[in-house]
Amino acid sequence: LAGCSYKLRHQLHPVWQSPLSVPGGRRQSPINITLRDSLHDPHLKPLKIRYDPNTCTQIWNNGYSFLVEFDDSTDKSTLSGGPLLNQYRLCQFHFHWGESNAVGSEHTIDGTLFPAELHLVHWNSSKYKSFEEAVMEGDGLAVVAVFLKIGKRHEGLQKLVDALPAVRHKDSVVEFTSFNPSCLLPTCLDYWTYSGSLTTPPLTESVAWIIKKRPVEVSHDQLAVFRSLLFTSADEEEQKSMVNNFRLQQPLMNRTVRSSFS
Ligand SMILES: CN(C)c1nnc([C@H](N)S(N)(=O)=O)s1
Ligand SMILES: [Zn+2]
Repeated sequence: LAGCSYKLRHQLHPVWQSPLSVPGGRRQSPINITLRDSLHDPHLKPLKIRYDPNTCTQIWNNGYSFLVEFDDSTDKSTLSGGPLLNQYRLCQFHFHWGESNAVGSEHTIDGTLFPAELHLVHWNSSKYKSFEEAVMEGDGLAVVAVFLKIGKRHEGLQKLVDALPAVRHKDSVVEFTSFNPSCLLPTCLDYWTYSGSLTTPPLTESVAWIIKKRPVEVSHDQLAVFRSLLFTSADEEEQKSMVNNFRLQQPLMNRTVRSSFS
């Protein structure tokens, strides 16, 4: 299993679903991004994203979302540039979504919610030897977030949607290969960035968040398949629909959100 989720698999537990606050947390996520308070930083570089579809290995339902995992034993799928000083290795991506199209995203833009949000999770392979080591460091992780909005069918997403029935229950895993998540990125290069945290336990303050300005379109029916997943495993009596798997927003505190665009 890709390191990035194996160890933490056993740390995730339902109590996070309460508005768990991290005592003394000063850079928690998610947040509302206000355009008027974000600052254009002309020194921000373009993001450099290079993903190798051959590193894609499997999809699993961890009882909170579904994760598409990547072989992160080499620097074949990487993120660098933007606000980052180092190279980061892709280890998994997942989504957050709502019970309806009115809610779902973790971040918001001037209070605007989106029906879902994609997170591509990377760890700093220039400085650390594994995800587990990096997740404890202030510069350990970089997560690229992309908002999803309802519109035309997303052809690249369909291969993923077709695989979801096989991981309907918590802890189910299926092989999933030859998928390039670059197809899920908007063409617009603009982004916001701020220093934050994981939005699920261990909630560590180790994430450089990079939020793409433009959403990508998916169809209503494609998103409906996300909602057919279950929080619960096959042997549990009550089957709970996997929806609203987003964290409550956190105070900005003493942070500035920078934009790559004016
Ligand atoms: C173990 N990994 C990679 C993660 N643990 N929590 C994650 C959160 N879902 S998020 N939203 O990426 O901070 S990602
Ligand atoms: Zn996430």
